Amino acid sequence: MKIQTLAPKVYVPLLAAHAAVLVAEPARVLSWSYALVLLVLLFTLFLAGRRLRMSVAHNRPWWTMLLLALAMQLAAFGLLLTDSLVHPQGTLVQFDPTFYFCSSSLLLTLAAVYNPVGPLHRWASALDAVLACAVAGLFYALLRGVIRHDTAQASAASFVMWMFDAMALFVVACVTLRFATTKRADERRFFVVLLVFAWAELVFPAIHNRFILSSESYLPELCLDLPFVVLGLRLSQRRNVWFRWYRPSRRVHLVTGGISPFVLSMALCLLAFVQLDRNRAIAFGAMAVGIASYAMRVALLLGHHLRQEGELKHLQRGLRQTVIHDELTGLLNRRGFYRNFDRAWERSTRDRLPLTVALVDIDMFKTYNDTHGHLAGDDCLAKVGRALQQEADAYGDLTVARYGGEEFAVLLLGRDRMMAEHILQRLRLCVEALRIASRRSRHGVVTVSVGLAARDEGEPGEKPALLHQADQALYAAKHAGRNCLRWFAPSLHASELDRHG
Ligand SMILES: Nc1nc2c(ncn2[C@@H]2O[C@H](COP(=O)(O)OP(=O)(O)OP(=O)(O)O)[C@@H](O)[C@H]2O)c(=O)[nH]1
Repeated sequence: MKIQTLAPKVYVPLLAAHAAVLVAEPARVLSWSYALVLLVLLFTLFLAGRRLRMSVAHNRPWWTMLLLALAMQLAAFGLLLTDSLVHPQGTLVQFDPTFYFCSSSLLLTLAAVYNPVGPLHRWASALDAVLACAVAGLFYALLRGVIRHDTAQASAASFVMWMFDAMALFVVACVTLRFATTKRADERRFFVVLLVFAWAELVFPAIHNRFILSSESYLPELCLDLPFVVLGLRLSQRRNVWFRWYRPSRRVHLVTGGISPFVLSMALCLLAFVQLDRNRAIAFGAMAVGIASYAMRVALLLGHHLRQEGELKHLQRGLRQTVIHDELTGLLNRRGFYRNFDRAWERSTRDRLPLTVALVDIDMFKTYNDTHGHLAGDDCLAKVGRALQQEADAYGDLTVARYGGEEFAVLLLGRDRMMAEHILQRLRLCVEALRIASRRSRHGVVTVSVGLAARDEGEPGEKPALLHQADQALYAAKHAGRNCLRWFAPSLHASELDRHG
């Protein structure tokens, strides 16, 4: 039989039997009642064990914690059953289940704060686990103190019940916050289960506690079964059908992630405050732990965010470099050239400085590629680029860029025509001096031709026109036999400007 159909078939008769016992009120009705709760709990434990067996390795710690929490509740109800058998009039002093209920809450809280993914989460989990242990310890100390000394008083019974409700509320807050931040699908499957169980553990026992004090009937005892029934029904479903619509947004993730340490520390401080009258040392100790761990948690998060910001800035710098640089030569690419050209143009206008643009083109590069191969061509481009940059460095802040293909561009700001021509002649010669063998070149080595165009001080002009003029001058240099330098002049004859080759 499939487990989905088996679960209701087990729970319904058990609930019916429990209801019948509570209505009929036979002798030792509480013992019967606890025995039936134990049966319901045992079956739920079986279903949880099955889920643990089926879960993937990295989810096992969570399922194990849930299983252990159920085992603690089994022990607690076992004690209640024993107590009801030994003391039919009902006193909880001898067989006190408080320790097991507190341990169960602690395990559920630990499951909510446990996060092994990444060092930040591991450290945060460890801090939260310390807080969770302190909270559970304080709950236990408070409950134990009251149960041991004042059980006879009605106010004490009411205090105990409020404390149990507060404990369940604390677990619900932790589990709900964790569920709200959980993004990974397999984690969500577990936290839906935990969320449903935590809420059922808050609501049904709270109803039970309110009614059991005021009502004559035993029927509210039925509420003790319901959290386990709800959990069992959820565990028996194979697919995650509850809360499938919910996906945490980044904002929810950040907000809830920030609130959860606050909730833990706040709970600890509140409990310490309640404990103040009973034991000052414990109370102040707990407050100190609460505040210190909150501060540590904040410092941890801040450190993480600062580290991330640093990494992001580093990446941004790298990205900017990649966007404006040419990979092969390491020079600025055309985008980088235009950026510098815009800046240089603005400065030239503002400070009335001359601006010269030179286009440097490798001669007969197609032939070089065809003769020596494309890889050798790449190598040649890289060598020429490096040589141009090194030579240009000797003259200060010149811009040297790979303008495209086998063409380079040089920007000279604040240099007159004579100086510009001198520098470009040096650049042309430095390429020739590389002596990169080119079998089919007229000179036997790789050479470059240079076209120059200048904007004189205070001349209006336009940026594209200046580039176009440098291009025309380059054509003229090619036409003049290559490995030479030409200035743009309006008198350049149209036939001279036809592209070579
Ligand atoms: N190896 C290599 N070749 C490139 C690269 N970019 C462009 N080229 C080659 O450069 C050559 C340019 O050829 P052309 O425009 O005809 O000019 P050219 O052969 O240098 O002739 P002139 O400019 O007239 O001296 C083409 O064969 C392109 O394939 C590159 O990144 N690597």
